[in-house]
Formats: sequence, structure tokens, C-alpha cells
Amino acid sequence: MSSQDYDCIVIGAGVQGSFTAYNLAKNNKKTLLLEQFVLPHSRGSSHGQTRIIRKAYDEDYYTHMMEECYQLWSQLEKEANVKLYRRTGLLVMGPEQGDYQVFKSTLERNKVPIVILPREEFSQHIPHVNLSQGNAALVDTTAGVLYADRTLKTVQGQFQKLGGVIKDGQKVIDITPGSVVTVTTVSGVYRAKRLVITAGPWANTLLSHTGLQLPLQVIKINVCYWREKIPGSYNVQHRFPCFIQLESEEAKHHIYGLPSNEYPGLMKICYHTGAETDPDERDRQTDRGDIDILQRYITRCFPGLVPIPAVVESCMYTVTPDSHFVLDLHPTHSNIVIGAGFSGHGFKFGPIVGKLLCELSQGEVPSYDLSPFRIRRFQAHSKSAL
Ligand SMILES: Cc1cc2nc3c(=O)[nH]c(=O)nc-3n(C[C@H](O)[C@H](O)[C@H](O)COP(=O)(O)OP(=O)(O)OC[C@H]3O[C@@H](n4cnc5c(N)ncnc54)[C@H](O)[C@@H]3O)c2cc1C
Ligand SMILES: O=C(O)[C@@H]1CCCC=N1
Repeated sequence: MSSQDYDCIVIGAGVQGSFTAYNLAKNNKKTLLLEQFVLPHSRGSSHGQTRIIRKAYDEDYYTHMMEECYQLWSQLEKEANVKLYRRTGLLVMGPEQGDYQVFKSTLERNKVPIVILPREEFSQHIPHVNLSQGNAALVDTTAGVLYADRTLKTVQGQFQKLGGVIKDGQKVIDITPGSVVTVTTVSGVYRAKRLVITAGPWANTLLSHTGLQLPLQVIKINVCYWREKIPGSYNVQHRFPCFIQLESEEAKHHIYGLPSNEYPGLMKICYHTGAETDPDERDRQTDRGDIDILQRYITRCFPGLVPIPAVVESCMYTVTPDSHFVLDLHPTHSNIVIGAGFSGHGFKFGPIVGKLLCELSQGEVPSYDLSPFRIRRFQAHSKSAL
């Protein structure tokens, strides 16, 4: 095996590619992780200080996966001696008769510890928040904040300690499928028995070299931070939780937020959708329709915040038609594995996605039923040029 030959190449060093490479190296596979930008970078979907981790979902299979995933997060924290998770709880609010009931039932069915907040007790538990008319509320007590940038640094570092190779600043410009896959970057040619593509918003650009296109939509998210009128009101140290406001008449998509933490006095609150973008032209997309919706919501429900964003950063979602992930083998090249379409909720699953993509690439039976994540569910949408 020459120095350019690997057991496996992973394209894309976001959260999913980094955890996949780490799992492969743990399994003694000679692994190369390729990244187009110089690391760390803020051009994809995994950058920024924080993400929400939660078991509160409307589908049992996500809640099940999170059971093990919490353990994997904790193992990584111990292994690397670093803090990646802070428990804050997650306040779930939503119209009483809508999705809220589905979240509640999933949590109850799976015996996740929750606290139901009757309307008359709400403000005593959650000061500075107005519960919308007709909404109910509960807290998923297992939920919290993940330190995102720190996670990437940690998992990439652990991968390298295991002998894994990262080559950043190496955009992949061609893939030649075959029993040995050839991957060409702007500055090198590498070969491997197996390939994993975890290219986030660029998934379809990479997949076009393999004759496959998935129904993925890339969306720019305005990551908004809002100033506390009284410093500390929504602070993580004062035990303010993360929250999700489920979709309602007023806002057709979820609104979610994290307590003030990374930028003192500023709380992160975002809308769970945005405008379509070309990932290479993200900053040309200037739509702010989501910010108007957030301003109205914050004025009504978070009276302790100034309803004008103090900081707006950018991030991208890569969304599938059903918002479920793609975790599958390539339909025509079984030594190519695809992890894509994390639809704005994939970070918390990084450790389990890494494990599953590693299993798929090694031809092992995956630890979970992957039918919700298979490419064939898009039969009507996916185009194969083969
Ligand atoms: C604002 C925002 C808030 C979010 N909040 C949450 C949350 O609270 N909880 C949660 O669980 N999830 C959340 N998510 C979703 C989560 O962050 C994403 O699902 C996850 O980061 C996707 O990771 P990825 O590895 O698939 O993509 P990316 O992080 O984009 O990684 C893909 C990588 O591939 C590289 N690449 C692409 N093309 C090439 C090429 N040709 N050659 C080499 N490298 C290439 C890219 O440069 C990039 O680094 C949020 C996302 C956003 C944007
Ligand atoms: O995945 C998450 O927890 C966040 C909040 C809800 C919407 C998407 N991302």
C-alpha cells in the first residue's frame, strides 16, 4: 500500500465526516479525511459555538438513537478529557393539539424524564417568557448544549492520535468509482477501497461525480443573537434552558433558542428555515424574512430581549423532502457510503452517525434500522445518470 493508498477516504470534515473518520481509525482502518477548506472553518454547517442536544423528537427512532448517543458523547468527553455537553433542559412549547402531543407521547413512551408545566405554574418555572395562547409546555430534562467548535477540534484530534490523516485545504474535484476508488483533489490523487461522502451542503456536487443526485435543498440560516434587556435574564448560569417553539399559525416552522452563553448578554434564537442558496455563494443570499418572524415572536414571548438582532451569523442546512437523514450505500457503487441531508438537526447525532457510516462502509449490519434513512425512499425524486 503506497502512502497515497488508504482503507477508507472520508470527504468532508464537518461533524459527520469527522466522527466517521474517528470511528474508522478506532477500527484500525487506515483513514484519510479530506476537507476543502483550511480547518477550522465557518463555511459549512458544523461551525459555531453551540448546538442543542435532546431526546425530545416526534419519531421514536431518533429518541432511541439518542439513548446511545448520549453515552458516546460522554465517552468522548472522558477519552479526550474535555467538556462537550452542558445539561440545561429543553423547554418544548407548542399548540396543545398539534405536534406538541406527539413530542410528549414519544418522550413518555420512551421513559425520558420530563416535567410538564401547567400554564398556571409556567412563569414560576420559566421567568421572562410568555407562553402563547393555546400552547402547552414541558421540559425534556436530559437536553442541553453541545459545544460545537470544541467538538470538531476534539474529534479530529482524537482521530489524528489514532493515526488518522487529515488533509485540509484539499478540495475534491473528481471521484472515479471502482473496486478501488480514486479521489482527486486540487493537489493530490488518493486511492482507497472504500469512500464515505459527508460533504454537507456540497453533497450533490460530489455525488455528481458518481452519477447520483439526491433531492437536497441547501438553505441559508440567519443565526441571530438577541440582547438581554437585563443582563443575565436568559443566562445558562441562571439555569435558563434551551427551547423549541413548535410550529404554529404564526410561525410555520419551529423557532429555537439557546441560553446566553458564548456571547455575554446575547441569546441565540433562530428560525428553522431560510432561503435557498448555492453553498459557494452563501453570503449573496440576503433574505431576512425569517428575522421578521423572529422579531414578532420575541416581542410577544421573550419580553426581556431587545427585538432587534445584535449579531447575525450564517450557517447552512441541507434539507431532504421529509427532513430525515440520508445514511446509505450508493445505489450503484456499494463501496461508497453517503451521509447527507441532516436537515438542520444532525449535530447531536454525530457520534452515532459516525458509528453507522463506519459500519456501512465496512459491510457490517448497522446497529439501527436504517430504513427511514435509505435513498430508495426518494425513488420519485432521485436522478441517476447511470
Ligand atoms: C444555524 C444552525 C443551527 C443548528 N442547530 C442544531 C442543533 O441545535 N442541534 C443539532 O443537532 N443540529 C443542529 N444543526 C444541524 C447540524 O449543525 C448539521 O446537521 C451538521 O453540522 C451537518 O454536518 P455535516 O458534517 O453533514 O456538514 P458540514 O458541517 O457542512 O460538513 C461538510 C464538510 O464537507 C466539506 N466539503 C464539501 N465539499 C468538499 C469537497 N469537494 N472536498 C473536500 N471537502 C468538501 C465542507 O467544506 C464541510 O467542511 C444546526 C445547523 C445550523 C446551520
Ligand atoms: O436539532 C435541534 O435541536 C435544533 C432545534 C430544533 C430545530 C433544529 N435544530
